[in-house]
Amino acid sequence: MPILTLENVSFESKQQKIIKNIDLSVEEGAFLTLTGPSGSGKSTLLKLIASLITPTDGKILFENQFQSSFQLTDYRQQVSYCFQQPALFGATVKDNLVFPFLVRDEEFNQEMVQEHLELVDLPTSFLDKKITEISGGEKQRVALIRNILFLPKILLLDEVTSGLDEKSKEIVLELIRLIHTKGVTVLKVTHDEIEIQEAEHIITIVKGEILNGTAGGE
Ligand SMILES: Nc1ncnc2c1ncn2[C@@H]1O[C@H](COP(=O)(O)OP(=O)(O)OP(=O)(O)O)[C@@H](O)[C@H]1O
Repeated sequence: MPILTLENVSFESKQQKIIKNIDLSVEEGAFLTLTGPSGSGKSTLLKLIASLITPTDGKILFENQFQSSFQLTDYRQQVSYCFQQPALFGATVKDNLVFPFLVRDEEFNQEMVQEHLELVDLPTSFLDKKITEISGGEKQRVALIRNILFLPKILLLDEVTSGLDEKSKEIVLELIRLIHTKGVTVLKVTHDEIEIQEAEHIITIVKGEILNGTAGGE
């Protein structure tokens, strides 16, 4: 059974059809790399899957149930979207990493957070850093941890490595690989030549349509 199915999904805004009748079936555990020209609709497609926007036509099914039948907070815990330019909130890094516990009514687990900070090569002292005082690469690493402290079933990555320095990029990519080995289904949008070369399954989006229609997964 696919973990995610799109049936004839379209998205129109201001009379412009941005996503055009997309059919897509994604198997659990797949790692799909989405690419295509700028403005072709890749972010819009991820946002539809993330339920940040709603299709103007067609259906999205997650684990064989209509997306619209889920409570948004439940859905977002299972289908997690990472922004290209992540917004950190509050005053400190800790404020951001407390959040995943808060929404789950769980107590903050310092040890668990420490382990995750280590994974992205950040010291524990980073928890007290002001969010205004960290670099773009560090911000993306913190945002990614916020998304995966509790593993989602699907991780949607919207150009998360673009604009990052080489070190941050490698750390972020390594974490994504690790998350995938834990069984998380990954859909990643990228323009990065090397990431595209190394990708197992590529989906090319052009003008709101899937070009190489054999999307799916392993
Ligand atoms: N909510 C919206 N309302 C109107 N137009 C939109 C909206 N969202 C996106 N668009 C337009 O839809 C098209 C697709 O945008 P989208 O961001 O999905 O492309 P993309 O493939 O992710 O581009 P890039 O690679 O540059 O990030 C663009 O022409 C964009 O201006």
